[in-house]
Amino acid sequence: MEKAFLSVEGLNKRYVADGPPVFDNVSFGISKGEFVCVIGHSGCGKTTILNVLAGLESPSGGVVIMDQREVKGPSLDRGVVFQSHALMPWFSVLGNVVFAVKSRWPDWPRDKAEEHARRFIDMVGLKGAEHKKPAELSGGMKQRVGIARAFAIEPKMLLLDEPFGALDALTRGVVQDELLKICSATRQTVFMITHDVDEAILLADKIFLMSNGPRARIAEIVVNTMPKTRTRETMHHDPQFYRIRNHLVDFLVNRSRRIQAGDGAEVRNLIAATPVVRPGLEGDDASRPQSSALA
Ligand SMILES: Nc1ncnc2c1ncn2[C@@H]1O[C@H](COP(=O)(O)OP(=O)(O)OP(=O)(O)O)[C@@H](O)[C@H]1O
Repeated sequence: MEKAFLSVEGLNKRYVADGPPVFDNVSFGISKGEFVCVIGHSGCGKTTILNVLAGLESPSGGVVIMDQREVKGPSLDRGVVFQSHALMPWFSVLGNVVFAVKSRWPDWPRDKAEEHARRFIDMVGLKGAEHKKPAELSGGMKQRVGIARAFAIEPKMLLLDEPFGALDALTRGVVQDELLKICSATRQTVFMITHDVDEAILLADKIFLMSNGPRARIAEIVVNTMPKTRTRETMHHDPQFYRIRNHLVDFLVNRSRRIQAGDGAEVRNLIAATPVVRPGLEGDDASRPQSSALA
């Protein structure tokens, strides 16, 4: 049996001692080089799960194993990008990225760290802006610095919490394209939270759908069956795009609530294992659960 690169088993989190857990029984696996997006309604615990994966928060139960080691605290093995970019305002673009590079490789001389940082600044299309301070940058540029910084430490896993949430549609598209390019060039493993179903279909290999909280769970794993060569401009010409999109929207509008309310067979299946579905294709059948560790 193939072991997942990141393996999450039986995770739950309770913020109030005698209250219900925000999420419960969350188990999944992510292979090396896989891009996973998580979608679910506000409050189901997506950010909490991401923080647990980052080692910034402890679960109330369950374990996270990455590359055969249990995640017990923050590490430079995992790069995190939040919705607010959290740049150091007194440093330039270059200074912000170099700071991260020096934390990762403290023995590197300054010129080696700068050269390395510049490579990632170029990659996100910020060549020429190296000496600007965050206050002189647009929102999209700041977010790109955050992405360059996360990539520059060459993490084993990238954790993205709605990184484009605050960007206008045009800038969001440009930065999504940059991210897609870098991820396929570096075969980066990514766990990303988004509220945008089109963004998930563009970027993800698999989309995890979370039911509503409390006691939220990963209700379904949707395999993205669109061709790898999809682009933002052309993907909506493919009928498969709408099959996947309708499936995701139907989940958010109808099924996420039903599952939370504890609707019969659907919930029983979930407890056994997370269903893996390929919307619109033969074998699209949420009643055929597969082991999430293999998903
Ligand atoms: N530090 C905390 N203390 C107490 N409750 C918390 C804390 N952090 C989160 N919660 C609660 O846990 C639940 C899940 O929060 P979380 O931010 O993980 O959800 P989310 O799915 O990421 O939501 P959104 O999509 O709105 O960002 C919410 O009800 C929230 O109020």
